[in-house]
Amino acid sequence: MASLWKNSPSVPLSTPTSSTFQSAFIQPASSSSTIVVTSLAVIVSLLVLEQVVYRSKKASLPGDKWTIPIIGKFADSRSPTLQKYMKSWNSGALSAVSVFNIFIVMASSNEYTRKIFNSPTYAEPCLVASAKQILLPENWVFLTGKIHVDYRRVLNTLFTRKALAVYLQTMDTVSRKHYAQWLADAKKNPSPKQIMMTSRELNMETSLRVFCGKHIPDHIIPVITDHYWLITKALQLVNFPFALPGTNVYNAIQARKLVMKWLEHAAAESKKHIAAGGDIECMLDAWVSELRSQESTSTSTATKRDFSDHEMAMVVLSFLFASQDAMSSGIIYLFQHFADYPDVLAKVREEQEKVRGGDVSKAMTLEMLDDMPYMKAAIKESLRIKPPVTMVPYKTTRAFPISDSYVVPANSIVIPSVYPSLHDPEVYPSPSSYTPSRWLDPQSTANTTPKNYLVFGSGPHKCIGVEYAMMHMACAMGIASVMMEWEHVRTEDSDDTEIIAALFPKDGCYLKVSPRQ
Ligand code: HEM
Repeated sequence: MASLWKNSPSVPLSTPTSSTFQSAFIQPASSSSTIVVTSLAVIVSLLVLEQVVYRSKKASLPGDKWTIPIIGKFADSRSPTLQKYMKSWNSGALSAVSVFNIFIVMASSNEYTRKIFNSPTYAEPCLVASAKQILLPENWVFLTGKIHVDYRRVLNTLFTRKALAVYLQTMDTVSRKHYAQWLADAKKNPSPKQIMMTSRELNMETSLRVFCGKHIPDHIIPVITDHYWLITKALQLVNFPFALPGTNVYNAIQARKLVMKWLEHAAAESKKHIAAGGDIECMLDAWVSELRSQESTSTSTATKRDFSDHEMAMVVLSFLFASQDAMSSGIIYLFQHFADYPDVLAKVREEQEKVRGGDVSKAMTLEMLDDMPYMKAAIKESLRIKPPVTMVPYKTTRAFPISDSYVVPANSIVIPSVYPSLHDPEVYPSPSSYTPSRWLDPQSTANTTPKNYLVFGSGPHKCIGVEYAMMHMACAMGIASVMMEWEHVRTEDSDDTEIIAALFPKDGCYLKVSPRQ
């Protein structure tokens, strides 16, 4: 070692000592060390301030005493799992965490969860941080108060029974087409396949056809489906905060531009179609037709409201955004549950055969759906056990006195979590068991305690598509049950979950499908 030092390249051991040298080099060195010391002092003060602010906001709530400087729990939120969230839920009815200096309060109890959903004067939905960049800030989903209520009133007309009957025909056609493809693929290669992507494709084509009908060309459906996956990937609770090229949010914004172009095209085509006396074949047609009938009947200019192609496209985009991941999650878990509980699938089939009068090719109607109490119970229970949307981020618009002892500071994120309410053993005995029959007894605690069933949220922003969603799942699963047999090939991850905007089985759900005789 010593020889190494001896043989090292010659380094001047003595330094020049002339006064010229000192004034030229030593003085600036001392002023630069002052800058370094000052900068360090500022940084340390900011870091201390960060901790002080975090602790004062957190007050008595459970949660880490200190937050990791600057990024907080960013690393944890990059790969969210139910297990990680359960840790927070189990720590208390309210618990605190900080990510990139955003202060977040998680609510786990039914009382606080419902309080957040139903306190529009204190908190409003903010979806995920990236949502405004992706959905556009002027999108109706970001409205609040009376303007939001008025806008929703218009959109409610898109979910009337008459409109749902039109959508149901499309759902039936698209589901049959996709299952026929699943069966054809299985014939070529009978090995088990993940249905994560194939279910998403089924769901996306259904949504696009129901919303836009033939106003989107066939070859564009897979293009939008592929691009929409980029949007889904940017819907994590926490994302890298800047939309730099290559980030998820940047990719999602580019994808949205393409999707919006086609949705605006569809709105324009629908207006032409209805003006030419065409039939109502999709949601856009129903909407345009409703607007035209208001135009001719309403005398008050206040109730007349025109919607540009861009506004209509944004509404459809919001519906895709709100439905695609949640519906895919709902359908995938139904396939998994039906396969894992053959007695349930047997009862579903018995009911299907009854309502179809033995004719499996019979298209689904609303009257048939009304006659399927067991299917509804099976869907409700599947959504309860694996709620697609486990939590809905809200933002406090002012200090929110959520409990007697704690006030959530203004501009914090408050997250109502629906999972604990849906697994409350007082309301749902043996909460982890898949028991559709609990919904068939009107006196069961499940039925007498509706405040716990928060799958679709609660309050002014409660899901506008509840009926639509239930109808789509009943149609898709009804047809699957009469067209196909499927076997769930379990893996060690089948019961684990992964959150990709919504809740999914971690292994993507491997199924082996075959035609039903
Ligand atoms: C299984 C399927 C679905 C689930 C689990 C689900 C769940 C939810 C939840 C939890 C919320 C937030 C509610 C709140 O803040 O109180 C929501 C909002 C919403 N959902 Fe759904 N949803 C589903 C399907 C759909 C479908 C099919 C559509 C449209 C066709 C849709 C459209 C919306 C819209 C537009 C909102 C925002 C409403 C507003 O802010 O006024 N959802 N949904």
